[in-house]
Amino acid sequence: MADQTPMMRQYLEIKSGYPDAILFFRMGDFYEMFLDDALTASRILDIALTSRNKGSGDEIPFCGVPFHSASPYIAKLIESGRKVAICEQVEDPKQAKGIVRREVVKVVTPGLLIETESLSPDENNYLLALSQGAGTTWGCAWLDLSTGEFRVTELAGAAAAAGEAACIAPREVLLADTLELDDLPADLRAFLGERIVSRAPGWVFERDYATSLLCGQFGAASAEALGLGAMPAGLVAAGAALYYLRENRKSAIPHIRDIKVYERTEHLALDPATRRNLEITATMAEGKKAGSLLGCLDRTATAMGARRLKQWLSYPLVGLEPIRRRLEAVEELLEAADLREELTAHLREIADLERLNGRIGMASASGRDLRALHDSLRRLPQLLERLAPLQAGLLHSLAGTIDPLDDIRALVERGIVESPPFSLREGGIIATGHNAELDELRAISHEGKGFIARLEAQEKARTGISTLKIRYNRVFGYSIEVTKSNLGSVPADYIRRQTLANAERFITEELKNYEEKVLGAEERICDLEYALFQEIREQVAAQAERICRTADGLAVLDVLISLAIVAGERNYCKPQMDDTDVIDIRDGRHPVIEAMKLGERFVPNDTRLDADENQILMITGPNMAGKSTYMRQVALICLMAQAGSFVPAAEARIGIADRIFTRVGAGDNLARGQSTFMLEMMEAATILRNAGPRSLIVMDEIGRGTSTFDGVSIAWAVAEYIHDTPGCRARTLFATHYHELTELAATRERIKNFTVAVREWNDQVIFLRTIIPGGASHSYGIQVARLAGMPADVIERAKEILRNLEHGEFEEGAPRLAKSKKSQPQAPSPQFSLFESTEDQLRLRLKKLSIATLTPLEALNLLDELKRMV
Ligand SMILES: Nc1ncnc2c1ncn2[C@@H]1O[C@H](COP(=O)(O)OP(=O)(O)OP(=O)(O)O)[C@@H](O)[C@H]1O
Repeated sequence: MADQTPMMRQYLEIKSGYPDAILFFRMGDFYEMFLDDALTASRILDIALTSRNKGSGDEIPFCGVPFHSASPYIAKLIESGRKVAICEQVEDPKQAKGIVRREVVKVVTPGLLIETESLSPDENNYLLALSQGAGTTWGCAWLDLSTGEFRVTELAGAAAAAGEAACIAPREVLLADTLELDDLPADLRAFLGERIVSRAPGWVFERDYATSLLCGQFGAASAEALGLGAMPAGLVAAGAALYYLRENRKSAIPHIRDIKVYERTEHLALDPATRRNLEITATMAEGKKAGSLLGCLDRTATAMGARRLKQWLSYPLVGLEPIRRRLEAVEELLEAADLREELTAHLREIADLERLNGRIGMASASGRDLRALHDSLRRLPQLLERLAPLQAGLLHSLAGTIDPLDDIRALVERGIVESPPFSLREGGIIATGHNAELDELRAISHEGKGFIARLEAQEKARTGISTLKIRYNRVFGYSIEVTKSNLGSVPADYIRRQTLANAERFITEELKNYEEKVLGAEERICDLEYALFQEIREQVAAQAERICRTADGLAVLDVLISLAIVAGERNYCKPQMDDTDVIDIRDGRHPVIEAMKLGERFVPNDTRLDADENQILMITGPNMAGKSTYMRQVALICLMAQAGSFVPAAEARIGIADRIFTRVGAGDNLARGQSTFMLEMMEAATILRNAGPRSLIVMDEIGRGTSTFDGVSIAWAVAEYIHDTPGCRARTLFATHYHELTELAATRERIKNFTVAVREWNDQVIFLRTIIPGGASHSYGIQVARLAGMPADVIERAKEILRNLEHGEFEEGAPRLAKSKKSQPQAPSPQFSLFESTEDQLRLRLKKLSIATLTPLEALNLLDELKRMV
């Protein structure tokens, strides 16, 4: 490009430091974008694209946005996944020799936002830094700049790291530039493929660098002091996140006060498929909160509470005591309805203190923000008073966490006017009485205004010019304006200042004196107010930690109240939690479906799962009967209980689960290039590899994505494996349309058959929705097809074929199930023999046996199994 004006040279030099951001180049009252940035931004922002040096053959495309209304444009670019580097003029153009100096003062990136326009109140906005440690360890550090939350953990294996990352749902992911995406394990690649990925230099991910950065930020002496001594990969991930934050936002971050180190085992483990399948925080189809468990339970009054509830449901607990503490608090709030309402009324008036704290800390809070903080804090004394009599341990400790912050409230009350303007540079923010010098200047300025009116009247009288006016103009200052026709009456002491089309402007000695005094005062007022405001904001920022703790306490209180409200309205019960392997639910309901069934009754059902007799519930039953709903409801009840919520049941006893696994439906993932069946098998394999005796498994129609024989065989073997493998002996709900699987209950002592009751009436099927012991005899698939509006001819023909199949009679050209495996008539596949006589089964079992590899214990178990088979 030939345009090498000094300005363009400066632009290109600055731009070269920010190749992956759109550079907002400040020129006077505009931010200008050039070249490729201009092409991209004009398209995304839908603004006019023009060019410098038009028609010269050396055109430079450019576009611009006014600096005072740049925020929505920045937000739109961020929304589209771009970064925006803000480059300001860093010296006064009047003082500049040559071209004015410019510098990038911050880079706004999707993962590092404090700008309200780009944030959703109910959602955290995370930057996630991932680092590869020794072996297959991954460090995982995540940060919400807007609230100051900063967490770190380490995970064994890429699948676990991808699972955790998916749960965090970051807006932006940071990786070392030395990591090639193509070299990463498939799980991580799949996760990263859908994210905005940014890079930091490899040296940032070094232990020493990370240690010094983190210790500096948190005033700690060593990695050990931060709790990161044994988490080297976590340490460097956290260091990288902090590096990226400093590089881009380039501002102090006093509101990020500490880093919370956590272990994955502290929470109920939910793999990404399970989170999706159970629709915990978003629906599967649309990814929306409405219709999810979160949507159904969220009655919070503040944004802080809404975000916290999402965290509680995303990270349910496994510790008995902390769960009980939450449940006791919900119970007490449920019983104290009036008090709960009063507390809610206060909470509703409380602003998002976490994010206010962030903006205050990063010096981007306005006078209105400080006043919003003040108005919120005013609620706290009364709220604490209402909280005081409550007994539950958690509520009691909240009363200690929530600091009324009287000093901060008083500081803002004294310092900031009640409704300050949005701008910080034009005065009118600082309250009278806060600063003596300011009050004096204001008096001068105020007096001055009266003076102008008096002077105008005096001059009109003296000159006899009734149309004479005293005007103010930014460039020329004050003047006396006299129209051309009256120029003859102008006194000799008037000094000409400016000539207009039909008037002249004059100044007098008196007016000049006044101007010096007043204009000086006004300018000084604006500067002084800005300085005083910054002083107040800094004083508040110095208390970031206290504000943060208070916000934390309020968020928890809000969530507990929300849970109590829902529990009361929907008639939930307090689950009895223990460390046993028993899940015993009486009259359980599906929380979301029940809430959506307006007017229609949701049929409650019991569940008993344990390790001794009811380890696997084999659920058969017609299509549409409610099998999936039933199984999900059990999983959701356990999850809710472990998050600290009451549950939709008449009574529930929940032996805490360490993991919940679900394999449900045909969750399409064709976009990722995996076949439905392949995905189904991968999910099932993950479950079998990872489930343990404390886990809960939901298997819905495993094996249905392939041929009937393959499907039955797989389902059968999976059920056997879960039953027989001591390490994997998880409590399991197993729904299937393969009625053959009910035979397993005869040979496996901890498998119990259940079915969903239906009534047949006039060739129609009526769903009773009640789970009863026993197996189903058929699926009523054809009846359901009729309900779905399938043409009558098809239904009739299907019935005919079904009858034939059932009676083993075939007509020419119609399907013959058993003969589909014609190619191996001599050697019936094991799938056949499963349903033959016990002797055949015994023979097959023995035939498969490899005695050489059996341990004595396995041999004994096998003998026991064989005995039970006969
Ligand atoms: N206990 C219940 N009370 C009232 N309605 C219910 C109940 N359980 C399920 N339903 C309703 O029945 C419908 C079918 O339920 P679900 O999908 O669980 O059936 P299914 O047995 O898994 O079917 P399929 O085998 O065809 O997948 C759901 O839309 C749900 O609204």
